[in-house]
Amino acid sequence: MFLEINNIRKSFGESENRIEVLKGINLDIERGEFCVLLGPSGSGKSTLLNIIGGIDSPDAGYISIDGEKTGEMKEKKLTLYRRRHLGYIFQMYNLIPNLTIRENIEVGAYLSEKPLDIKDMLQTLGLYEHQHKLPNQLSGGQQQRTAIGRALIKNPDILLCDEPTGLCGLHKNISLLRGSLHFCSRSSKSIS
Ligand SMILES: Nc1ncnc2c1ncn2[C@@H]1O[C@H](COP(=O)(O)OP(=O)(O)OP(=O)(O)O)[C@@H](O)[C@H]1O
Repeated sequence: MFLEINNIRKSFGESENRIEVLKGINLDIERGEFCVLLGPSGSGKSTLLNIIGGIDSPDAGYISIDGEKTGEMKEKKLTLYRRRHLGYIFQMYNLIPNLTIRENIEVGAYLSEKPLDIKDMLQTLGLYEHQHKLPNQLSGGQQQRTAIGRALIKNPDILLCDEPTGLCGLHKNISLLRGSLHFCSRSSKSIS
């Protein structure tokens, strides 16, 4: 099993403000599988992705990648795991405002040992003619495709996508990543 999500529990807040968000999530995902996580707004999809991505930690349970538990990795190893194996498309894009579109995508390439080609990526995403602009000069969809490019160019083993509506119609990119694991979250509301 490549990715094992075992009995993950997570709460936020204290005493009467405490909310139990993840109540024992179990999921096994093989290499190359495409998995979509559906649930109403506030049900904990981003929280689970953050835990898989090593950005947040669970109260109980564990995540195991290729037989290794992320909770048992030392900080340096966890950083390397995120850098080398993980692509994360954030819901809020998280682009660097004073870097151009090309530079924002290149950040992903610098973090990878096996990056894809920047020119191909810009062309596939329809961003080639916008490459020298800053994020605030682009539409929301173009900004999201920049965030997608930054994650895809790493050619990661695991691609975590939080509400990746911009991935629709980008099948060429998906085939570039054949063999990787894709794990996406979408609110059920946005699907209906
Ligand atoms: N750092 C935090 N501190 C306190 N509460 C939090 C924190 N992060 C998330 N929550 C709460 O946990 C719940 C789950 O949030 P989460 O962002 O995981 O939901 P989601 O399913 O991704 O929602 P959406 O589809 O709207 O993006 C929400 O009630 C949210 O308010």
